[in-house]
Amino acid sequence: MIKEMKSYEKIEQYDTEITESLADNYRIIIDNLGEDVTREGLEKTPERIAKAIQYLTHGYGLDPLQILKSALFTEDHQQMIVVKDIEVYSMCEHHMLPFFGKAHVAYIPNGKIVGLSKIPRVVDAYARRMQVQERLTDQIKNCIQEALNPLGVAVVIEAQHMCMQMRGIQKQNSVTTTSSFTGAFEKDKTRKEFISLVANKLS
Ligand SMILES: Nc1nc2c(ncn2[C@@H]2O[C@H](COP(=O)(O)OP(=O)(O)OP(=O)(O)O)[C@@H](O)[C@H]2O)c(=O)[nH]1
Ligand SMILES: [Zn+2]
Repeated sequence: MIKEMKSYEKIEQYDTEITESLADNYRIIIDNLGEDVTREGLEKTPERIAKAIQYLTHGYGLDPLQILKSALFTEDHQQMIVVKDIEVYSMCEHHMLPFFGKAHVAYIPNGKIVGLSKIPRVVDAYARRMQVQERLTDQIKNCIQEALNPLGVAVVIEAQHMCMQMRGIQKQNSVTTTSSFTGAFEKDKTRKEFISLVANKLS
């Protein structure tokens, strides 16, 4: 876990004890793989991986609800707000291999709007953990619903899973699409409007 993660700006502060413990474990893993962990190129690799893996899972130290609540503004606007093409980098919890792609998020406010940057921040806070794409999609939706109590929330994620590309079934071009909707987006017309707004990104 990364030290002092109360603020989501402090992702570079690594806990020394945890970094050393992770590095010790990676040294064993590299050795088990048949490599010489003392050779020049690998000497610092366990520490590098230890930091990288903490970065890739830094979402555990973030509070997504708080991220949204930190930038709520009162507004009458009641039209659909869409933030699309948000890069997603996550790791499948089954193989700890990356899955990555785009998230498209929309909501219809009900008295409160949120600072736009907070939406990708929430996507990141949930993505930077060990995940399945379905849960990631639901968590983003639920968080926005809880923080803003909007008329509706829509989340679509399209992603490629390295565990299906580099290994296993080895399907290089498969893309998985997941979606989750609340409120107004459960109505056909609203959902179609959202889909048409992000459609050029959906295959
Ligand atoms: N539903 C879902 N499945 C995922 C996700 N990421 C990885 N998986 C799947 O998790 C499953 C784990 O299945 P297992 O049969 O236990 O693992 P495995 O033997 O490595 O499976 P293969 O990948 O088919 O070789 C695989 O089918 C993966 O494709 C995800 O985000 N959502
Ligand atoms: Zn996997």
